Amino acid sequence: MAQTDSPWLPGLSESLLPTLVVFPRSPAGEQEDPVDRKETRLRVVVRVRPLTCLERRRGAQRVVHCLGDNTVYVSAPRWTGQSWAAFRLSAVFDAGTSQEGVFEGSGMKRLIELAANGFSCTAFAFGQTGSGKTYTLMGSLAQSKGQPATPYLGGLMQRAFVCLLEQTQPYRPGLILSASYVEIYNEQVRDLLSPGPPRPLPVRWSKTRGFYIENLLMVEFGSLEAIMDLLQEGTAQGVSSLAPEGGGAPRMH
Ligand SMILES: Nc1ncnc2c1ncn2[C@@H]1O[C@H](COP(=O)(O)OP(=O)(O)OP(=O)(O)O)[C@@H](O)[C@H]1O
Repeated sequence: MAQTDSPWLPGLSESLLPTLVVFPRSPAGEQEDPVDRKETRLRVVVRVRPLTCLERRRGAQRVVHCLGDNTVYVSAPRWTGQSWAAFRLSAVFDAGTSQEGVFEGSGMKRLIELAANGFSCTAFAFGQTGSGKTYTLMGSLAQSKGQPATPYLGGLMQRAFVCLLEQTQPYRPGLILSASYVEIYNEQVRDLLSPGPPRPLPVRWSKTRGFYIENLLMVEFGSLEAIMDLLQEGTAQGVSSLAPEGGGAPRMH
């Protein structure tokens, strides 16, 4: 929502990023999370990014405010007829929050802990083009292809890898870690780690596996360097990063 008005919130000139959704699910599919039964299975957090230089030059005004109470206040949304609207979330990060702050406060550590204990977990970023999904997930990686990422700018993915490797260290080499990297673009699923140009793969369903992507390459890794290389490699293969801006349409990573 950087340069155009939001189709949902006309006039909104500061970005909202509902970032993380956490779905811990037991391997058996039925059990509750044994670690903390009071914990909700779904966390939705918003990160508000700072106005860009271009937005400032254009005289854009802040319309999204964070007061530290896990609520975002949107001023003067014309569609409500009120002077502001409030939205309560699991966590809210204002424009000054660091990458580390988002990692610490979003529940990602807990998610990794659950994943290391065998739960199926998901984290995804959703938001309009330019709202900060890539920055939040990958930090400086996407902005400096071919160069090492600045550690303090590292996004949730890099931080999650570090955390996962630390947590699983005592169980290796017996425990094997593997990764896949796919892109869903124009309703096609593409494997970003398979050699050659990414080709569409079919999504199937079976009673035993549920939904899965057929012939998806899984690559084993044992170190931070190895998984970072895979991330870099896959990101370079992605076509969505080369696509023109989506005219303000919401996207997901
Ligand atoms: N929290 C932040 N602090 C500073 N700059 C940010 C922040 N979030 C995003 N930006 C900057 O805003 C711009 C847009 O961010 P980004 O590319 O991550 O958006 P996006 O949601 O991934 O967009 P798209 O859907 O088009 O890929 C980038 O220049 C990025 O560096």
